[in-house]
Order: sequence, then C-alpha cells, then structure tokens
Amino acid sequence: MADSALYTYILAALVAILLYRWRFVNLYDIPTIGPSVPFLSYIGAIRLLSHAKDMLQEGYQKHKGGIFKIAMLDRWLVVVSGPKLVEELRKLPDEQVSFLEAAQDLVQMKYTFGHEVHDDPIHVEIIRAHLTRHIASIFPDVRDEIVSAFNDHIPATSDQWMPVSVLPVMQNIVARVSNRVFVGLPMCRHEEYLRLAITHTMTVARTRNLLTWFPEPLKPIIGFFVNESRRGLKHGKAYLGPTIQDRLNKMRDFGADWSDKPDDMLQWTIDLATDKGKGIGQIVQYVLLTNFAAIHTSSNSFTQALYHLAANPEYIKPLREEVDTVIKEEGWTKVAMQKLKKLDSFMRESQRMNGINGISLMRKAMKDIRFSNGLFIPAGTMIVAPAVAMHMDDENYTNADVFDPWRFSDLRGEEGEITKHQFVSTSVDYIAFGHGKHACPGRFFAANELKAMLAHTVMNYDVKFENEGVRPPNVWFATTVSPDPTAKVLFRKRQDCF
Ligand code: HEM
Repeated sequence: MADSALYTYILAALVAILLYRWRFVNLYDIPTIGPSVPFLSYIGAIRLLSHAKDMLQEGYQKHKGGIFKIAMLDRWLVVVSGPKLVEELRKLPDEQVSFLEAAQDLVQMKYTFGHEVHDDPIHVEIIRAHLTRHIASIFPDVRDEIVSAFNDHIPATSDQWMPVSVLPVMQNIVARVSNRVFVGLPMCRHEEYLRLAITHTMTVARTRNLLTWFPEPLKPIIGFFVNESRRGLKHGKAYLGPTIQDRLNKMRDFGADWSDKPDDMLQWTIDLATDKGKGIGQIVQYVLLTNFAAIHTSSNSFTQALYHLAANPEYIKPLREEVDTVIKEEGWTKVAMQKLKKLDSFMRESQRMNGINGISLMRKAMKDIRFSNGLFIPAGTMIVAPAVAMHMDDENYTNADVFDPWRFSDLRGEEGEITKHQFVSTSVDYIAFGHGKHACPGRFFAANELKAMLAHTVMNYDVKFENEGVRPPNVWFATTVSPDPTAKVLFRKRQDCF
C-alpha cells in the first residue's frame, strides 16, 4: 500500500514537472498545428507522417508572417513564414543557428557518415570552390555521359512508344552522370558502385529513423551496433580504395612533379583531405556524402520536370526550337546552357511547384533567439521555413497553382531582372535550394546537368503519358516530397531527329 502511494506521488510529480515545462519552459507561446499538450502531441506527430502538406498549409494560412509549430516524433519543428522572418532567419550567424547541427539531428550524420566528416565538412568547400568553378571544363564529360546513359537506359525507337519507369531510370542516369564528375570513368559506369551511390541514401534514412527513437546519450552505443551505413563505407572502400591508394602513392612518389596529375573531383577531395591528415575511409565518406546530397535531389527534380513535359507535350516544340537555335550557335557547352532561358524557366517553375521537401532553410538554434516580432525560441529548437506553402502563395506568384513554364523567362525580360529569376537564384520567396549562406552549393552543377538532360530529351525524344495529359500527383512522406515513383512515361525516338 505504501509502495503504491509512493509510485502515485512520483507519477504525479513527473506529470507536474512535464506540465510545468510545457507551460513555462518549452515553446508554449508558439501556436501549434495539432495538439500541443505532452503525449497528445504524438497524435500530431503521427498525423504529420501522412498529412504534412495540409498541416504546413494550415499553419501558413493561419500564421502567415508569423511563427507556428508542428510536432515530430522526436522534436518540435518551429516554422517561420513570410519574407521578413525568412530574411531574419537567413541572416542569423552560424553561432546562433546551425545548418550542420540541424543536418546532424535530421540525418544523424555523426553515425551515418562519421564524426570526422560531420566535424569537418570539406565536401562543401570542394563543391563551392572547385566543382562550381570547373563547370565549363567538365561540361564535355557531362554531355558525353548523358548521351551514353540515355542510349543505354532509354533505347527508344521511332516506330513505337517505349514505356519508361522514370524515377528509377533517372536515378541511374543522374548517378552515372554525376559520378562521371565525382569519380570519373570507369567507376561511374560500375553497376554495383552506382547501386551503392543510389541506395546509400535509403540506408542512411533507415539508420537515422532507428536512432530517432533513442535518447541522445544512447545514440553512440546504438549507432555503433545498428549502423548499416558502415557496410556502405566498406563497399565504397572496396570500389574506390584502390584508385585512391594509387593516387596517394603517386602523390608521394612524384610530389609537385606529377605531370599528369588528374584535375577531377576525386583528386580535389584527396588533396584537401590529405592536407588535413584524413585517410582513405574519410575520403570515401566525403564521396558518399556528396552522392547523398546530389542524386535523389537531382533525379527527383528532373523527374518532376519530365512529368510536366509528358503531361503537356505542347511544351516540347518551343523548348526544342530554343535548344536547336542555341546549340547551333554555341555547341553543347556551359555557355549554351546559360542561354537556354525557356528551359531554365521550365526547370525553375517545376521546382517551385514540386520542391524536394515541404520545408527548407533547416537550422538548429544554438543559442536562445528572439525574432523581431518578439517571439522567443530557446536553444536546441529546430527552425524551418514552409517552402511549398510559400511557393504556392498567390501573393508571391500570380496564379501560383498554375504551372506556367515561361513564368520566369518572361520576368527575365524585364529591366534589372536578368539573373533574379534563373533556376539557381534563391530569394525570400524561392527557397527550393535554401537561401543564404547555406543555400545548396551544388545547385550550379545540378542546374547545368539537369538542363543538359532536358535539352537532350527534347532534342531526341517525344514524350507523353499513356493517360494523356494527366500528371501523377506527388507523394509526400512526412515533409519529403517525391514524384510518383511508379509512373511511366512513353518515350519515342524523335522522327525528325536526323
Ligand atoms: C535539384 C537538385 C538539388 C536540390 C533541389 C538541392 C537542395 C538543397 C537544399 C534545400 C539544401 C539545404 C539548404 C538550406 O537549408 O539552406 C541543400 C544543401 C546542400 N546541397 Fe543541395 N540540392 C540539389 C543538388 C545538389 C548537388 C548536385 C550537390 C552536390 C554536388 C548538392 C550538395 C549540397 C550540399 C553539400 C549541401 C549542404 C550545404 C552546407 O552544408 O552548407 N546538392 N541542397
């Protein structure tokens, strides 16, 4: 009897502490979409898995220009909306809000890619400082791999329509083209390496989902035992290790006299990593992490654009005419890609309507923060912006729910608006690539690659859906957005091609 009274007191004390923290310490003042009371908030978290789009939209409509919160299974997401607050979030320095720590929480980077990679993300520097600057010189390789990969994966003829499962095929093509640049030939065509590059994302997601259920102090132990991505590292080392070792040997033997030293992404990574005393395992992790950031983002983005094209084949002709004119003048070059204004607009408009995630600008508050509207956000909170709701707001885009392929190329004609509306440009209203200091560093490479792929598609194929004119709806899982993974597009080799 005494025991049960003791347990009742302990339970009552715990509930009181929880209610006190909920009311006075946590994010009580921030309005909630779904229940906010402890435990009941899990109802909202579970609803988020299948209704994130509606919940983010509801929050945006009720609190536009303000802040609201949504429960996830392991944390609250605090959503800031409207240009003023997005700009404030963008401007906050890394000491106050950290992209890296947000990524750690959302991807569990320390366990899925390793502490060294998390603590020293040199791949970002390599993408910014080397990859982006070399786009013109690597473009011939990108083009060569696009032609070869499309021929292998979409061998359509001109006399009949070939059904193609677009998303998996585009994952393969994007993986191959990107890896032509990341690790070069012959590895970019190695089937098992490509399978690893594509599936590693899923492996990371599985490890991350599992770790979510454990409290922070247990994560290193659980991470050690259940971390599937270690197997990815083992396989990655088996594929890339011998090439890396060979290059390390030559660096040691020839030093500055190594006359035919490769000038490619793998070598930039090796150079910077060895300068910092890192080994083969970490070099492989950087390559895997770059693939993780590049492949699913880019293949989703391309598939979305292709679905718009297949649902509206009347857009093929104007795109084809533009590509034809520009390529005759410039050949298949980076300069040509810059001149493809309609095609650029098509990609940007597709990504406006179908980004890779319903939220963007993910940041973790490292210190207590007070926004200009007076709202207080305690250290440790995850802050995001509602990308899809903002992109679909009529105040930001006229007839925002209508796919208008030339929306941005028309705007580019206006005085002083030349660069603002390009595929790669970010703003407080366009956050598909994030915005500010941590905006996607790979977007310049991605834009060139994806535009070259779309240009190749319109120059070589006719496309349509079997169910003509009907675009399959996007699939949401929690806040992630994907094109229908099962949809097929019919491809036919262009009859007036040669
Ligand atoms: C259409 C394709 C892509 C989309 C939609 C996309 C989107 C994004 C977004 C939304 C972010 C977070 C930005 C923020 O929160 O402010 C990001 C970050 C990042 N992306 Fe991309 N991305 C794409 C392609 C790529 C490619 C091809 C690469 C590599 C070559 C890449 C590498 C990265 C990296 C390394 C980061 C982290 C940046 C940092 O730590 O500061 N992305 N991307």
